[in-house]
Amino acid sequence: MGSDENQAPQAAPRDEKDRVVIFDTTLRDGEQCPGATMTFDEKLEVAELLDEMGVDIIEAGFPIASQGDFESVQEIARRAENSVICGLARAQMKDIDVCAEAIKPAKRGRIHTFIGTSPLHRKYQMGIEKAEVLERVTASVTRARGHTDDVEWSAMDATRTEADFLCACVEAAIKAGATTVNIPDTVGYATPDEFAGLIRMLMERVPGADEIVFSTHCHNDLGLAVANSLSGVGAGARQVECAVNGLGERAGNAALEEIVMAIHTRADAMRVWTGIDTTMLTRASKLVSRVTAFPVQYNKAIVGRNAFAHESGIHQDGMLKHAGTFEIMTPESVGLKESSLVMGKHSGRHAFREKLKELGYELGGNAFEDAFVRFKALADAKKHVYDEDIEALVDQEIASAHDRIKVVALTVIAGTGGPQKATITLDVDGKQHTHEAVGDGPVDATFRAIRAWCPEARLALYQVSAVTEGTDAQAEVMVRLEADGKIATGRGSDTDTMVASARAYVSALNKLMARGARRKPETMLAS
Ligand SMILES: CC(=O)SCCNC(=O)CCNC(=O)[C@H](O)C(C)(C)COP(=O)(O)OP(=O)(O)OC[C@H]1O[C@@H](n2cnc3c(N)ncnc32)[C@H](O)[C@@H]1OP(=O)(O)O
Ligand SMILES: CC(C)C(=O)C(=O)O
Ligand SMILES: [Mg+2]
Repeated sequence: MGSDENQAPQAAPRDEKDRVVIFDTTLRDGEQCPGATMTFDEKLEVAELLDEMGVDIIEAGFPIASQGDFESVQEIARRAENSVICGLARAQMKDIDVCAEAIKPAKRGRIHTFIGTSPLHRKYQMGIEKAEVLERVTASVTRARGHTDDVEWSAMDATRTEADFLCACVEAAIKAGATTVNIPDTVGYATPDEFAGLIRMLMERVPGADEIVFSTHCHNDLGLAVANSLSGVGAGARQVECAVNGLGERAGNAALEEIVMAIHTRADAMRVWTGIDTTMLTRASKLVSRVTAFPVQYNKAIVGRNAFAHESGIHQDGMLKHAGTFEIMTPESVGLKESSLVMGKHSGRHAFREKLKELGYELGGNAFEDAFVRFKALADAKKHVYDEDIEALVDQEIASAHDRIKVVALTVIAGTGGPQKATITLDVDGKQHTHEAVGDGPVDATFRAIRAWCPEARLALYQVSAVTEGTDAQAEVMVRLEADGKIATGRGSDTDTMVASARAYVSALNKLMARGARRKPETMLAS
């Protein structure tokens, strides 16, 4: 398990026998999940990207399903530059012939035909006995081979099929000319050890097994799709069927990006490789998410927005010192520009200082500590701390560094009951003073409480805006005061609009005093 000190993958062995063929079924099984339907143009866009990305086989659709499916498979077949274009067909002659017609324009086309082999599927879905299943396997593969020499056969519900019967079906498919045999875990029932055992058993027992490629097609009902697929690869399967973002029936298929990056990142352990350009994975994920309108889970491996984001101080500190401390892949390797250090309640001083630097601030000793304390308080009160929040906070820190009056505490009683009342404690040159006032609304009450000992300033402007989004956004308040012919504008920010208002008012007062427009604070006290 020991890993190198950086995230660079071990040099992968590039022997053809160790190549894992990536079969993408986003446009077929992926589209089968409720709500994921894609338009003709969207399918072409996805297929183009998969083709460019190095996907070996694109399962473009199920041509018998509809005229639309037929046409999109045909157009994808026409346009594909590199990938083999595959269509799905039941064990029915018409399905196979229509599929053959759809993939005809492809440089390289594949027919993928399947039939249910398990007792449940034989009895309830098709109402046929084992012998008839075997006959249909032979007939369908033979028919498909009449159209192309690239034929894949799948045993639907293979993992719940009797071992002997599954061997007989696989043997019949190989004898009829199947070049790839797919072993689907159609209902996501297998465990990794079981699945590996199944592949191994088929490879050992079925005559001709060494002539064909075994494939996995694992569903994610128990969250094991990727683990089962990789277990299959460990046992000798050399094709993995998967879908971008893990799209697919019910809980989905194995996620393409996870399969590819597991193989890429742990080439040292798995000793296999794929031909995928991993730097296109993020683009593919975003595209599929956009066209299906299926959001990607934030903490989804590889392509989730948190996959390369760090909020906690210890991790951020590690990342700043060496990215290998908390990342096993580089963001660039999946097509992201960089990792992100997200500022939040778990962040520490190292990351905060780095963020300030990035925003163009250089705060020394106490100012830095004060800003950090205020940042932590803000992060405790607020879900997302944006750069603008930090800027507002630091600007205020800098602006108030030499202030003689500071807001220490504020309590406001507001609501429909009235009258609104504010109690404010101010620190004036190191001495604390508390005043209380009622007003026409909470802001008026707050300003009156402040004015209780400095009545001359005239309020020329009061303006509130939100620094960022959400109900927990910081309010930024601007207050303009006029006294003795001088004008000063103060700003205050806080998640509490009243506190921001008091800070803005006091900030304007401080500026007026600094300009000599006011008497000294101690002489201003009303009592
Ligand atoms: C595990 C999988 O992902 S399998 C693929 C699932 N994908 C889809 O079904 C999407 C596209 N499907 C469709 O558009 C339609 O189901 C069609 C066009 C294929 C068939 O439509 P219909 O003829 O109206 O049949 P319907 O879907 O209601 O029932 C399926 C029929 O296919 C049969 N069938 C199912 N799988 C197979 C198979 N592999 N080989 C042969 N017959 C099969 C069923 O037994 C049933 O036959 P019956 O009508 O004799 O009872
Ligand atoms: C058609 C087959 C391969 C399938 O999608 C499944 O069994 O899940
Ligand atoms: Mg499936």
